[in-house]
Amino acid sequence: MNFYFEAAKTLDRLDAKEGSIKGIIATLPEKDRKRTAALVIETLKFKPVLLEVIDKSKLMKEERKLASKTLALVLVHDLLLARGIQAGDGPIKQAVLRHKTRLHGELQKLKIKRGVTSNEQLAQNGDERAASIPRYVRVNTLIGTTEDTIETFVSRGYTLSDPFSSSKKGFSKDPHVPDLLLFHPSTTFQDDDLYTSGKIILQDKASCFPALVLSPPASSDSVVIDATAAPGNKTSHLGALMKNKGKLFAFERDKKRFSTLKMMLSKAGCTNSFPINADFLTIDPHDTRYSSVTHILLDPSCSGSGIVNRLDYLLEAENEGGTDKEERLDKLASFQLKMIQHAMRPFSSKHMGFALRPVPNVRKIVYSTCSIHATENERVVRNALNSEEARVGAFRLAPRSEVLPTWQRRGYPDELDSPGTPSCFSHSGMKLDARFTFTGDASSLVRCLPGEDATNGFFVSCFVRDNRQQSTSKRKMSIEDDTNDSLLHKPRKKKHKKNTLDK
Ligand SMILES: C[S@@+](CC[C@H](N)C(=O)[O-])C[C@H]1O[C@@H](n2cnc3c(N)ncnc32)[C@H](O)[C@@H]1O
Repeated sequence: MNFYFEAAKTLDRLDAKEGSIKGIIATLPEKDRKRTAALVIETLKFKPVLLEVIDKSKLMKEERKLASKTLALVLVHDLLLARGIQAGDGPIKQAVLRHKTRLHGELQKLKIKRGVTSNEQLAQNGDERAASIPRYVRVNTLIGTTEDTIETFVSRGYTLSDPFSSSKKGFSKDPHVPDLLLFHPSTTFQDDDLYTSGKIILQDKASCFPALVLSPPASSDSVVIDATAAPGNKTSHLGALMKNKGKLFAFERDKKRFSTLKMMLSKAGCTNSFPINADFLTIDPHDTRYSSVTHILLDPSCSGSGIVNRLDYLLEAENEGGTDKEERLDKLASFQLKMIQHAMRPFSSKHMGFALRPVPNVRKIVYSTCSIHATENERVVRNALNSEEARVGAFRLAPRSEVLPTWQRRGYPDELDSPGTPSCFSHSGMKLDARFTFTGDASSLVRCLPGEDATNGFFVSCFVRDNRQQSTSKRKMSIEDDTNDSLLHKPRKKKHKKNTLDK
């Protein structure tokens, strides 16, 4: 019976929105994890049906021993839809069995009402768009080469063919992402030794874009931050692009996800990475450890609305609607904006009592989400471009030619330009002067649409420092007392006569 208690507890945690299905299942004790996961997922697939059957049969009213409805759900699932309740006789099992005939009867009535003949037809099915997403495999070049990996697959009976060939044994090279292979969507690699040894990484194509766009140099003086790293797929991709040279700081604020991050980076052989269990927003831009950071990857928590090939659709029936959803998106957007603003602050060292007015060393920031909502994408980018941090740091959007130029689906211009979203505030709360309001070109932005692009929904933007403006601000730069700097969290009096952006 313990196994049923564990499954019921897991369903309660999902109800309480403590995490995603995959995330919560990963925290279950290893013993029985697979079995519990299967029962939880199957119960969720049939949850609306099982709830209706339980209500109609009056099981909960007549059996007071069944204090928890989620426990009833998993037991009734096994009674009606599996091989029966797999537990020794006891009062709880007996309570359910007393209603066996009525429960079966209610299930039959429901099938007739819905015009279906098999139990399977009652299941909630996943998003159909998932079926058009190939199984993407990124070769981990920190451990092996793409050529060797292709040879291994060929020796196992796979054949290199056209992308999207319908053959289950066909595979191909991705035309946009180097070292990425595409297989038939039904292919699984969970137990494959290439996967368990870290030689291949199962990563959706779109999720490979951010590291590719950031492309930090593979040199010993490269210093890079992945601000929101767990589980670590993009971090190990960065490590691979850097050829394990230089330093790669990987921040993760969640303790459990941090453990996963460390495990994934070690499995991937990412030896230039330094995982840090901390909130990126608490990192002091003056901390000398980060003074020479030049590239930052920001892939913060988002609504995940672009992900169509995971199990969380099973929870959607209970998700919030209209206003709640908008409120949640607004909250996420304001957090995402804060993260970009923090990344734009100068990561440079200060010297005894005096500081050069800090100009960020950071040259490139990639911001990405797996959301399809403009609230978390173009509008966040627009607000970031209009922030005090972007103005002082002279950040602008990198042109299309530097951001996957051959990818056709770009950002939504109306959303990048549209007025009416919150006005621009600096991190210190000062409303910005309207003269600073400007936007970028939506063709600088990358979008991916599930069902259209053979990927999950995704968004990528890339901020770079404007060299022309950077040299202007360097000319103006003077030695100042460091208490006189707005970017050290103290609002300063506006004393500039003319802003460089006015030109
Ligand atoms: C979308 S996931 C990142 C996925 C990761 N980039 C990958 O590709 O494997 C966002 C992660 O950022 C973490 N996170 C959110 N806010 C953070 C913050 N302020 N500082 C550090 N980590 C944060 C979350 O706990 C979560 O693990």
